[in-house]
Amino acid sequence: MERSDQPPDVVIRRLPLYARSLRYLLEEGIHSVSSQELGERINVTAAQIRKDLSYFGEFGKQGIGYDVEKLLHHIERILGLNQHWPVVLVGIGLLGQAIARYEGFRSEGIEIVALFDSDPAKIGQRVGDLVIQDFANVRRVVAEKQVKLAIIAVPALQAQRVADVLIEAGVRAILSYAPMILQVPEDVWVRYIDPVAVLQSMTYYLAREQQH
Ligand SMILES: NC(=O)c1ccc[n+]([C@@H]2O[C@H](COP(=O)([O-])OP(=O)(O)OC[C@H]3O[C@@H](n4cnc5c(N)ncnc54)[C@H](O)[C@@H]3O)[C@@H](O)[C@H]2O)c1
Repeated sequence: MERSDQPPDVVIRRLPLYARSLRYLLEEGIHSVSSQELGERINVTAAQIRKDLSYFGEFGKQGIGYDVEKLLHHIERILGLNQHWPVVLVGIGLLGQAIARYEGFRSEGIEIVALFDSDPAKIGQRVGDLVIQDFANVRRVVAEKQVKLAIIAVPALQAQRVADVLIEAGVRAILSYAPMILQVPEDVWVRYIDPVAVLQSMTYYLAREQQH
């Protein structure tokens, strides 16, 4: 979904990469960075960085560069990372288990607060700090915890059904690992992680090399 009164989605997608680079810079003890240096770290030009950031105001001074901490703080606020974002995870199979155990979300303001599956053999099992709940309870939990974000890791043919229930419950943004394009209302965001399609987009180049 893209709205005319908002910065382009490609810009929004780059902001988390800027934030991550700035965090790494701070960890390295670097407190000032030029758009050139920042750009090199994330493979975009200095001009692109300046243009991206110009959507959100004035950052940095000509010739001095950006104050890393201040810019990070601004970007975190723009991305809403100064808030806590509870997430539900649906489908606790091979992939879901790994996602549920991944520690990397929490440090970024995102916390998986509930796990759901429809398999009676899995319901009640513990994964890390959480117990797998029956997907039939998802509406209540989403409402109680005011959850707006969900991760889907169910088989492709179950994904639309699961998404429909989540959206009805109040979820507004879905990250789906299921290789299936979801139909969602205008005001719901969906992003996909599809390693097979990504690999196939590279086999194109490898196959062409072999033909030469
Ligand atoms: N495993 C991987 O490496 C990998 C990589 C990329 C994408 N994916 C995709 O991620 C998804 C999950 O893969 P997986 O390997 O973990 O599969 P899996 O079969 O191990 O797990 C799927 C889980 O979803 C649950 N489930 C099925 N229907 C459901 C429903 N209606 N409501 C709630 N839970 C339901 C199942 O009980 C199961 O626990 C698939 O769509 C797969 O194509 C997997």
